[in-house]
Amino acid sequence: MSPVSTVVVVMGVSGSGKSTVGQLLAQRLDVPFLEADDLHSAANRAKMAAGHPLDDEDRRPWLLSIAEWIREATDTGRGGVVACSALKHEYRELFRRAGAGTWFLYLALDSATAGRRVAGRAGHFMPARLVDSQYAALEPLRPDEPGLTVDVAAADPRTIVDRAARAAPATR
Ligand SMILES: Nc1ncnc2c1ncn2[C@@H]1O[C@H](COP(=O)(O)OP(=O)(O)OP(=O)(O)O)[C@@H](O)[C@H]1O
Ligand SMILES: O=C(O)[C@H](O)[C@@H](O)[C@H](O)[C@H](O)CO
Repeated sequence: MSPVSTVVVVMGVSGSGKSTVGQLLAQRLDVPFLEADDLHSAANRAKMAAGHPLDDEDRRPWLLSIAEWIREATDTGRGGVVACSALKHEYRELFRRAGAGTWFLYLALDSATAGRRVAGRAGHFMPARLVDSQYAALEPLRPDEPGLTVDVAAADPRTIVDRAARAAPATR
């Protein structure tokens, strides 16, 4: 039997650095990168842009499309890195069912810093006033889930990627 390939899901609230870190990590591991924000429906984007947080029902089809990407990356053995908030345990369980080798990199950050980062970022649909709702939904990575938690408040992206690349299982 061939070994299970790994998909790394870079998770955390808006502003925690998922896109920044995820892209660098995918380059480092030389695997495809998925920006999960690109799979949001127009309706979901419009809802967030109007200042309303997504609920479980809004997220459901989006999570299923991400799970499909994880399934294919796993089944073909190519591996990958996904930048996705994956705020709740049940969302992460869906991903693990899609890919047995799914591994989480949780970028832990305080709300004040996340709020400052989102407010300071131009050209993105996510308004800073939604950051509190991200923390309301957040269920941090649990010790019984496979992965690594990194406190990213004072760590630069390259240092975070170094730590993740050392800790992650081989992707392919
Ligand atoms: N470790 C870091 N230290 C300082 N600034 C960072 C760090 N990581 C990301 N940033 C900056 O914070 C902002 C948010 O980063 P990024 O867009 O990667 O977060 P995100 O989690 O993908 O957010 P969203 O979910 O809203 O797309 C960007 O301006 C980015 O340059
Ligand atoms: O589950 C969610 O509430 C969403 O995925 C958000 O996290 C946004 O997509 C993202 O943070 C904005 O870029």
